[in-house]
This record gives sequence, C-alpha cells and structure tokens, in this order.
Amino acid sequence: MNAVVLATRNKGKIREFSEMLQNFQLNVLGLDDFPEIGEIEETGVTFEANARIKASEVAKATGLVAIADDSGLEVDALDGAPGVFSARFSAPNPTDEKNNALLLEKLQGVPYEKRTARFRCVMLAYAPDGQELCADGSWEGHIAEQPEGDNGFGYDPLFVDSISGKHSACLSRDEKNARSHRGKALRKLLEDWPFFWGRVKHS
Ligand SMILES: O=c1[nH]c(=O)c2ncn([C@@H]3O[C@H](COP(=O)(O)OP(=O)(O)OP(=O)(O)O)[C@@H](O)[C@H]3O)c2[nH]1
Ligand SMILES: [Mg+2]
Repeated sequence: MNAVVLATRNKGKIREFSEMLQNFQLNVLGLDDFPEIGEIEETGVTFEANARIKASEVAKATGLVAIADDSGLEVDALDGAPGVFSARFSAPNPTDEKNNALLLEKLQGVPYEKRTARFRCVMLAYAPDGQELCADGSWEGHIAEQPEGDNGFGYDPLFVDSISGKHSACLSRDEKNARSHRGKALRKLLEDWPFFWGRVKHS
C-alpha cells in the first residue's frame, strides 16, 4: 500500500486528515512514527512557503512522500492577522485558549458586520526526489463575540461559518470537513494525486 507521512504535530489536523483519508488506499503515518524528527521552524512568510518547509524536511528525513498543511485565520479588521502566525498569536507559550482571548481583545468594539474573516490552508505533498504537489482552500466567515461549541480546535469556537451561521466548533466532523479550508485543499490535492504519485521516483 502507498505510504505517506503527515508532517504535522497538530492533533486536530491529524484527526481531520485521518477522517478524510480513511477511504483512500494510503497507509498514513505521522510524526509520532519518526520521533527522531525534531521541531521544524516555520520561517516562511506565506502559507505555501511554510507548507514546503515542513513537507520537504519530513520527506528528506523519512524517504517517504510527506504531506504538510500550513493554515491560519485572516481577520479583515486586523489587516489579515494572525495569518501565518495563527498558531503563535499569543506567543511566548501560545495555547488555543490564549489565542482566542487575544483575538477577542483585539476585536473589542468592532461590530459584527466588520468582523469578517477566513481560514486559509495550503497543503503540499513533497517527494524525496524533490517533486511536489500543492493545493489551497479557504473558508469565509465572521468572528463571534463569544465562543461556542466543543468540536474542532484552534479558533473554531469563535469562527462563524458564513453559510450555516453556526460556530465552527458546533459543526459535526463531517460538516466541518465538507466546508473547511482543509477539506477543500485536501480534495483538490487528491484530484491530482494519481498523476503526482505516478511521476514520483519510489525507492
Ligand atoms: O479553529 C481553527 N480551525 C481550523 O480548522 C484551523 N486550521 C488552522 N487553524 C489555526 O491556524 C494554526 C495553524 O498553524 P500551523 O499550520 O503552523 O499548524 P500548527 O503549528 O498548529 O501545527 P503544524 O502542522 O505546523 O505541526 C492552528 O494552530 C490554528 O490556530 C485553525 N483553527
Ligand atoms: Mg505550525
């Protein structure tokens, strides 16, 4: 079976990837299977650059095709912040709770109609021979004034899906995967997957 490794340590992403890939003929490994791989520094200024850094480092270290996701939240009233810094918004020692609290603080006094935002995801598969496949996805919504829901991760309790009007953390797993930036990017990536896999040199 084709083996790929997910170049992420985010448990929420790993869960969503696993749910969406369960019907594919892929043996999906994670970084837990390669404890020798340390922290990967995200020095890029774009989602694409960071996705390439993560995927290429893991592909070279494992000799397997690696898939990375670099994603984040862009808030219009904050000129696109936190963007590529979404995971590190409340640095040093960022947590999802602190990131959400900081986001609410920065948006204090901003009316709902001006709290527009989107999640973006760039997903990139990188082969040890240097070939790559890249796809992106975005998800439009608003930032609520109060958190709601227990599902998902990250900013999901504050992100309101523009279509259903529901907080992302209130969506079921299938509903989120159907709408989300990550779901869209992964479905695009998989469309071109057979062609990519056929071109890659497998050792
Ligand atoms: O509510 C959310 N629902 C989502 O669906 C989602 N997708 C991304 N994000 C935020 O953006 C950061 C990614 O940063 P990121 O791509 O560097 O990932 P990460 O550092 O968490 O893990 P890794 O993949 O780098 O190992 C995450 O931590 C989250 O804060 C999300 N928040
Ligand atoms: Mg990261």
